[in-house]
Amino acid sequence: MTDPLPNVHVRAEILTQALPHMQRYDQEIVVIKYGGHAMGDPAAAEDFAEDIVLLEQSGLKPIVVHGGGPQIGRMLARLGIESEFKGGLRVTDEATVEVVEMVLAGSINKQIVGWIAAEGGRAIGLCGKDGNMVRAKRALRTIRDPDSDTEQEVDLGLVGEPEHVERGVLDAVLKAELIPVLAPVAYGADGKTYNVNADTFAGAIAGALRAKRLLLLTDVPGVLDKDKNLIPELTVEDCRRLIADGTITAGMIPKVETCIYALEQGVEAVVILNGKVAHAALLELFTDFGAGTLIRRT
Ligand SMILES: Nc1ncnc2c1ncn2[C@@H]1O[C@H](COP(=O)(O)OP(=O)(O)O)[C@@H](O)[C@H]1O
Ligand SMILES: CC(=O)N[C@@H](CCC(=O)OP(=O)(O)O)C(=O)O
Repeated sequence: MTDPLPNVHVRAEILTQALPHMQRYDQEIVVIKYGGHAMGDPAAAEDFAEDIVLLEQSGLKPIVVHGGGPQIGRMLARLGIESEFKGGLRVTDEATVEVVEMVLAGSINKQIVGWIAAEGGRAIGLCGKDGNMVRAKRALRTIRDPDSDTEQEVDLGLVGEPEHVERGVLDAVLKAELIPVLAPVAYGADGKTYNVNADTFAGAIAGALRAKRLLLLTDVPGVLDKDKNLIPELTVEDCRRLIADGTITAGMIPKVETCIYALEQGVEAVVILNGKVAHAALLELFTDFGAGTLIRRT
């Protein structure tokens, strides 16, 4: 596996690089999705929070959407609740969604708000239910069965697909100069709580707000080919081919599908990159060291 980012760990050095580019994003919305795997590294988490505060102070409007798949998995295991994934999505029953909400909208959401506070920022933690921000419907998925080689419909239970984003609550938060930190839990018109994949949630937010950039921070350098080498750029068509031929699997599927959706909604550029690299978001937005996989329409 190759990671082309140079070993830049000195914050002053990054800031010197960044300063001339800061005007580029003045008042622009940038949605940054912070994955549960990337979050597992405490030093990188501190750098992440520092980046978010710096981005906000430089005049940009960051919106954080976080995941927490591994953390949910650990809590389910402690409670003796079994869990399985289909096509990168967690099959979610009533008992599971209770734990999902507790871990995502409870502990992880408040942890990130706390990290931002420790770096001198002011964040507000919300989930998709707050202010009726994200309404979801039951996600329908078909998955190819390798035995019969046919598409089969799968029941994922309380897995949600965003069907409406109410941007008013986010506009109010941004106007108050607070940094929104969002947990991917949504409400349904049926009164149920839905577990939304965090990438999908981030894409829905970025699309509804016509964000300038969507960054998906994960634990790999970007989309990798079959030999585990980084693919620096992909078109929507390339992505569909790599899913079909099995190069892109598991959690990378909802990630790439999110990128395609966000681009279709008018987001200018979408990047999948390694959130474990120190100051990954800052490097990507403000310097020429940006790495990862850039996905573009054509
Ligand atoms: N082609 C691919 N390139 C990179 N990662 C891939 C690919 N196919 C599958 N993956 C898997 O997707 C994972 C990232 O998705 P996920 O585990 O859901 O991360 P996150 O918690 O950041 O959302 C990688 O760690 C890797 O195991
Ligand atoms: C439906 C579905 O799969 N929801 C995810 C939500 C968390 C998530 O997406 O976290 P990461 O970004 O860390 O993977 C889950 O239950 O794990």
